[in-house]
Amino acid sequence: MIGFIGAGNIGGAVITGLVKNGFDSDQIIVKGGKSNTAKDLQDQLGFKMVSKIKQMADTDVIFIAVGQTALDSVMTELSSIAEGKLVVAFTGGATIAQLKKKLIGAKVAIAIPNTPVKVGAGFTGISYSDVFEEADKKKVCSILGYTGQVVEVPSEQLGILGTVAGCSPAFLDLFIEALSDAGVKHGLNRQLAYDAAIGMAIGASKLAKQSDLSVPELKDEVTSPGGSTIRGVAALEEYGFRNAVIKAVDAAEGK
Ligand SMILES: NC(=O)C1=CN([C@@H]2O[C@H](COP(=O)(O)OP(=O)(O)OC[C@H]3O[C@@H](n4cnc5c(N)ncnc54)[C@H](O)[C@@H]3O)[C@@H](O)[C@H]2O)C=CC1
Ligand SMILES: O=C(O)[C@@H]1CCC=N1
Repeated sequence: MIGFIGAGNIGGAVITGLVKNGFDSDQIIVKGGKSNTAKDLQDQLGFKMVSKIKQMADTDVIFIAVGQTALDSVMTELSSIAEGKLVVAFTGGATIAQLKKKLIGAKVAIAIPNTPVKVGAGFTGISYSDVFEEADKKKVCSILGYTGQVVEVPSEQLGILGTVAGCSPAFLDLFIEALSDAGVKHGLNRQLAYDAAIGMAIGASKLAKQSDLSVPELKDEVTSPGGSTIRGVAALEEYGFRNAVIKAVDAAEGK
């Protein structure tokens, strides 16, 4: 059995990705917060729910998907049943040292999934505490693997990886929205403008993933000499597109 404490945006996305991609919902126990979010998700996906963390004693892996402010009280409640379990926190800003100190006898890890986990196309960075053995890592990956890629990194790189993969769906959504606005400005209807922008983002990402060419080379393939694309690229440069993206990552990183 696996447990989730918190089923909000990211907890709910991971649970949805698991169940929609074949993980047995009977093997999932969820403890939600004060809102109806977890209950609403249960109506769709059919997992078991409990009202107290101590009712999750039967689980061997627990995912903590609450925000920073709820983390301390959740860890206090979890500490009584944590021994021998694998505990993976999604909480941004949590540290392995902080989890280890509270969850004595548990093997702790921190993971930063992104919202595409919901459709099995996620990218999750994960850092394990030193007591994690290969078999433990395999167990966690075999679960999160239902939701997409899982990549282990040293804990000092988890923050930036979480920003590049975890915050950026919002950045890409802004880009898609802006592209769609531009299409509408030039006469496309809204739905067609979104279909075109989203279809392009999926296709260009798939090509970047599968092609032997590098990302700049793929850009060069689109920019015909004297053509329209290079004029658009020059305008993006004029308005500081790359710098805006780098500054967005700096801001997310608190720098
Ligand atoms: N939203 C995202 O894309 C990602 C979020 N994160 C991190 O995950 C954490 C949660 O973020 P979101 O899901 O966006 O927030 P959220 O506010 O949507 O979800 C948090 C959930 O925790 C529940 N909760 C609060 N106290 C609880 C308790 N004592 N027991 C059980 N449930 C409780 C709340 O009712 C809420 O549904 C944050 O620390 C965030 O940094 C990490 C990766 C991606
Ligand atoms: O905005 C946040 O704090 C979280 C971390 C990664 C994505 N969302």
